[in-house]
Amino acid sequence: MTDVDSSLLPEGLEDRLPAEAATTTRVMRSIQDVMHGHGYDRVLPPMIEFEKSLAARMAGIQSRRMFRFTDPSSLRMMGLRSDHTPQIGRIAQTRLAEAARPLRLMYAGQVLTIKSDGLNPAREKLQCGAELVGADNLAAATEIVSIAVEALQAAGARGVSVDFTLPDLVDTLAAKAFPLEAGQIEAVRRELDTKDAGGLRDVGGEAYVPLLYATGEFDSAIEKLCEIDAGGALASRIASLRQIAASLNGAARLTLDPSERHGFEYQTWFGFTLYAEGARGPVGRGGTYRIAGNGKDEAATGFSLYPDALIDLLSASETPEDRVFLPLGHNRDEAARLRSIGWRTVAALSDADSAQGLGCTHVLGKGGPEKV
Ligand SMILES: N[C@@H](Cc1c[nH]c[nH+]1)C(=O)O
Repeated sequence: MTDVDSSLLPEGLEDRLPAEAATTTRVMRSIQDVMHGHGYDRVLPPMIEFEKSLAARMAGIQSRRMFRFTDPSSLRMMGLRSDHTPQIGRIAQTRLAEAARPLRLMYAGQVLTIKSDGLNPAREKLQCGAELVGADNLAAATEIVSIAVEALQAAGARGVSVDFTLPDLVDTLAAKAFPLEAGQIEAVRRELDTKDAGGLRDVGGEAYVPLLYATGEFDSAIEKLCEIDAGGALASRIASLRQIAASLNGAARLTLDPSERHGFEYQTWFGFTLYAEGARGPVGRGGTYRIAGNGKDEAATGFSLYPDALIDLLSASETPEDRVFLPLGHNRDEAARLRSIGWRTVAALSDADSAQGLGCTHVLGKGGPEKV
């Protein structure tokens, strides 16, 4: 009797088979090479840690999206990471508290959430990124956005676009320019999320309606944002967005959606979402944020790439690598020499093995690899 359950994977979890896994290795390496080249040092946090430390350091993190369980050994509540950024914040504030600032750290690994996100059914995702701890100013934001774009392009992404947002926009405007009562803020956010002008007016957010129209292609959207007279509350943000956009110098297509909050749980004045042509859904996100410490808050800026959709796209068109079949009794020194110059070899284990049977493109002959 076959046990069906033992060969099924739970919803939202999947294996990557050799062709896709090879693309994954290449993509992850290209991304990390770019971050490494810009001076970011890799750290390797554990998959699981105390739930409190995953959720406490940054405002707005929803631990209900995390896999949580009681540690049978310590009886304390643990969580599986759903994002590396809070772990990097913990490392920066504890073991690397004395390290010079700005501190440049990078990471690469898997993250897990209980529920999939929107249209993407995956619950486990690859995540790799960089965090610049100690700065959340224009210079930091410029560096982070441009490295994120460069890393995606190095991995093979084409037609990269960056969608800018201002995650704390409603709080900023509600403080003075367009005052809202505490109870109204959430309603205004919700109507902005659904982009419902009528709904916004109904909840007393008339002043916020023009934000719905300051979206789309960057140059025209930022002009519309400029026209909103918020008593200067937006001036420095607008100026910064313009400078970040100019610094990208045509490397990516730029759009603006100033009230977009989806996926921005803890980011502050600046946020961005990354897309690549042909890849389903966003391939990355980033922005400025604050890491809460013991009386010592720190500013930070970073990005996380989610390369799975890019891997799906690229692995479909990747050409398989050549491999040389090594017949029984082959010259082992010659095989070692071939590997040292980049060939892949597949050695016969018995007479039954053949080049065709093992999917080899070449056979090692007298004079070297011969095409099959
Ligand atoms: N970790 C965030 C993106 C980010 C990194 N640093 C700042 N923001 C995310 O995955 O959505």
